[in-house]
Amino acid sequence: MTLELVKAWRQQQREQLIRVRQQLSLPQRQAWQRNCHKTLSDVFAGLPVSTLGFYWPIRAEPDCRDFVAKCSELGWKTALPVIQTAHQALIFRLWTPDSPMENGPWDIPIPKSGDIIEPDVLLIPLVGFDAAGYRLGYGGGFYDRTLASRQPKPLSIGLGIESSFLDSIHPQPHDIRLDIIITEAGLRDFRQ
Ligand SMILES: Nc1nc2c(c(=O)[nH]1)N(C=O)[C@@H](CNc1ccc(C(=O)N[C@@H](CCC(=O)O)C(=O)O)cc1)CN2
Ligand SMILES: Nc1ncnc2c1ncn2[C@@H]1O[C@H](COP(=O)(O)OP(=O)(O)OP(=O)(O)O)[C@@H](O)[C@H]1O
Repeated sequence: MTLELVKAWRQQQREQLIRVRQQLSLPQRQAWQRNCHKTLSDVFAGLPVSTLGFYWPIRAEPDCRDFVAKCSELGWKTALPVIQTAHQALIFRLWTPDSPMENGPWDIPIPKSGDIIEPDVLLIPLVGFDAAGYRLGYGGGFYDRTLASRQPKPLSIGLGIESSFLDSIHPQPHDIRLDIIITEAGLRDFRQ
C-alpha cells in the first residue's frame, strides 16, 4: 500500500473504531474497567513505584482514572499529557486527584499547573491496535513523537477494547511498537 492509501485507510478505520467504541453500553464499559484494572494491578505489582503518565479520557476511551488515583495513593507520581505544538512530543504535567484542571486543546482537561516530568511508565489510549503491538491513535503522531524522543524509552502500555483489534495497521517507519497492550480480554506482551 502506498503512504497515501495507508493514510486514507487509517482515517476510515479510526472513524469506524471510534463509532463502535462510542456505542458500547454502560455494562460493557464497566466490565472493561473491572477486567483491565485487575490486569493493570497484576502488571504494576511487578514494578517499582515510580512515575506514571496517563490520559484524561475523551470520546469513550477506556477510563483508567480510578486505577491511577490508587497509584497516586501508593506513592506514584502521576502526570497528564500537555500538547506543546502540533509537531512536538507531548510533555507531562504532574497531577494529583486534587489538582485544579483547565481545558487544553480539543477541550481535553489538563492540570492548571504542576512540574513537568518524564514518566517511566506510560498508559496510552488506543483507537486501534494490531497483532504486532502497533497502535492507531487520532492521527496527530503525538505519542509516536513522544516515544521516539525518550531514551531510555518508558514502559508503554496501551489500553483498548478487544473490538479495536486489526490484523495490521500497516506500520510505517515512524510507528513505534508498544510494550504491552491490555484489553478487557487480558494482556498481550510484546517485549522480547
Ligand atoms: N485522552 C487523551 N488525551 C490526549 C491524547 C489522547 O489520545 N487521548 N493525545 C494523544 O495524542 C493528545 C491529544 N491528541 C489529539 C490529537 C488529535 C485530535 C483530533 O481531534 N484530531 C482531529 C483531526 C485533526 C487533524 O487531522 O489535523 C480529529 O480527529 O477530528 C485530538 C486529540 C494529548 N491528550
Ligand atoms: N517521530 C516522528 N517524527 C516526525 N513525524 C512523526 C513522528 N512520528 C509520527 N510522525 C508523523 O505524525 C503523523 C502520525 O500519523 P499516525 O497515523 O501514525 O498517527 P497516530 O499514531 O494515530 O497518532 P498519535 O500517536 O497521536 O496517537 C504522521 O504523518 C507521521 O509522519
